[in-house]
Amino acid sequence: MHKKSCPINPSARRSPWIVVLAMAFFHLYFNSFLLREAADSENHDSAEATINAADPNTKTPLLRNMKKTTTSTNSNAPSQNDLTNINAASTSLVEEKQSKVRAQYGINSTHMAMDGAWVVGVSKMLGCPDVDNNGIISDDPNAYNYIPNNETWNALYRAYHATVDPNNEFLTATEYQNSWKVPIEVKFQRPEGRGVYAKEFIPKGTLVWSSTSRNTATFLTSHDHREFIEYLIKDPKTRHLACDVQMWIDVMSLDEEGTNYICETFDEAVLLNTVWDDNDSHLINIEPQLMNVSDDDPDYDENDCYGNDHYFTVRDIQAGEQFRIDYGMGWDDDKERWEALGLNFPRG
Ligand SMILES: C[S@@+](CC[C@H](N)C(=O)[O-])C[C@H]1O[C@@H](n2cnc3c(N)ncnc32)[C@H](O)[C@@H]1O
Repeated sequence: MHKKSCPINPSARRSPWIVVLAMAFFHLYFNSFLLREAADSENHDSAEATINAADPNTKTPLLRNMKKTTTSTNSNAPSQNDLTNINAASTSLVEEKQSKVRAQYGINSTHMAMDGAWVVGVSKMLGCPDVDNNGIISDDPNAYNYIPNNETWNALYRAYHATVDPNNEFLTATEYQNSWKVPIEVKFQRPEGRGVYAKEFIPKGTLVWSSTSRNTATFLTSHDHREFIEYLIKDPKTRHLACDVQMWIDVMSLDEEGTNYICETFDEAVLLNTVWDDNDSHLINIEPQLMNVSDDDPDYDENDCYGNDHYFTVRDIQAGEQFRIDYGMGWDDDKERWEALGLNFPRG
């Protein structure tokens, strides 16, 4: 079922003084939000160092709480007020940025929504573990270390299905579908966090992952994506996933017009790590190849984020070796795409 939000109270149209009061209230609130944000960012480094020194577990309340979620009484769930305040504040913060991006790139997209500051607000509210400017996961022992499984796939699917307009749904698999063609294992190690490892020897040229089953969530608008995140954080059992999906999110230009969509893979492919040092490029061992998928193929959809992606080994892979892909060039291009969607570019 698609939920429509209603940012403007209809009664405001009938009573202009309510509008004036509302604007004054918003102005006050927004200014205080900006002040808090400025103070936050100034104090962030030193506060974080103090917290870590005092108690290494304090930094990620989210993941600590996550372990209690099955018995939790939902005391950490955001109130409707939290969400409304984040929505209100983020709207103004991002509006200005978006108008600049629109002007710079000549973008006139109705897909643009106010997600950037909202995502930052949500991450702070949830206490998501930090990823630094080089994309390195924080030293916190609890940061992004649980392994997604069938249950998490189902939870993400339910959130997607519940929030995205049925006409815009691309994730049509209704239960977990493993798109890996070879036996894999997911393990956690620093500094990359979770990664995907081969369980047995795989010769060069083997198809290892293919996503023809439309098991990638495609969001045509950042509004849909925001609803999806909001759905996850309202339930204490899935709240932690809101941090993960922000780490896994990808933005792609999928059609000739260059329309930007948000993509989230829900299976283990999302745990593929890269290398960032040219000296390590020999560690890249799988690469995507576009397959010749016919337009008539029921699994083919040009708007499906990874519908054409098939990963092959580019050399022999030994049992126990980690699969690595090249996250690719064009980080700056990616940044433009993110900003065109009103999203903050999260890495680097
Ligand atoms: C798509 S996720 C990959 C899965 C991730 N490791 C996890 O635990 O969820 C991308 C993130 O993985 C981490 N990462 C990937 N490759 C890395 C590398 N070579 N060194 C350090 N961190 C890496 C970065 O934090 C990056 O933002």
